[in-house]
Amino acid sequence: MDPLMPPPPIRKISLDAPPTVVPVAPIPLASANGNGHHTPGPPASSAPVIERMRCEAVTIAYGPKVAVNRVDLPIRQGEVLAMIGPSGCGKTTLLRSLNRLTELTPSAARGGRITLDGEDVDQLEVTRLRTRVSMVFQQPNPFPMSVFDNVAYALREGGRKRPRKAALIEPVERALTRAGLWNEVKDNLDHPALRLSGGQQQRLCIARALAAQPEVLLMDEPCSALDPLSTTIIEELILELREQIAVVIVTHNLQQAQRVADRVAFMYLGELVEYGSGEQVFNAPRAQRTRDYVGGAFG
Ligand SMILES: Nc1ncnc2c1ncn2[C@@H]1O[C@H](COP(=O)(O)OP(=O)(O)OP(=O)(O)O)[C@@H](O)[C@H]1O
Repeated sequence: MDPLMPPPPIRKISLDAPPTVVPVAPIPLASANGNGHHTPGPPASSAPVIERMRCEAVTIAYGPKVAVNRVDLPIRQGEVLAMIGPSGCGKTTLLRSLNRLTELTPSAARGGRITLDGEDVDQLEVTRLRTRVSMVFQQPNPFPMSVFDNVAYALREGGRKRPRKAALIEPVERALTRAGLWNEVKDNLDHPALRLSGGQQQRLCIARALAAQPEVLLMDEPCSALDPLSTTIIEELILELREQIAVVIVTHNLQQAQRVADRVAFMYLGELVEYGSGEQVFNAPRAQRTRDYVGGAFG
């Protein structure tokens, strides 16, 4: 038995009856999302699809409360995976477990197995894991230091030797360029990061995450605090990034999921109810609960 698991049988705790999965006829997107507007899916990626991570029967509980219940899920490079579902269904908890951030919550216990390139993440050194599987949070969280040092921080911390500033200039520029921020900050690299706008701060946090060259980028509602223009810039960035790394995004915004996600995982009460291509989940959901959720029957 996994020593991390809480003693009572997981399935007996607090979850409602499992959702019924019924085949349904394809329904048009306009009625599926309930707003009458067709939102096209993301443009096709030309990158090969490679599985980087896998969740196998992942269960996470906070004390007796089961937040994630036996979830199996692949996470692939070349695709953007969006996790959707109503508030409290376990999206953030599952996302945070991928680089073991749930371990920072004392009451949290996890069972099941999560792998990164076939290796059990529990066997990896945790700092290295969090470099390889990097997280961007809902609220931009730049460090109280200059724009340059925010990005250089990841490079300094990642290596065994502290590189000289001259050696950092090129990788800092590359990361800021990838995050779509270079042109806006190149003349003010020594300015405090906290003086940037919210959208710029979020892109700086993405640049900081990218500087360490992660293999997987986790994004927890990365645009929820941002204006529409900043949101568009970050969505375009997500689509570019999927060519090189696996991207997982948690979002409440179904239109955003439709715009960026190649794959969608719909969660409800800790269960993974449905996983499929964005087109399938939004246009032809198999489960009644998915159909109700993407149709706007509950939120
Ligand atoms: N630190 C914690 N301690 C106890 N329970 C928690 C903790 N964090 C989350 N939970 C509970 O776990 C369940 C899943 O929460 P989680 O934040 O993962 O859901 P979510 O789908 O991301 O929700 P939201 O969309 O509102 O962010 C909820 O019932 C929540 O109350």
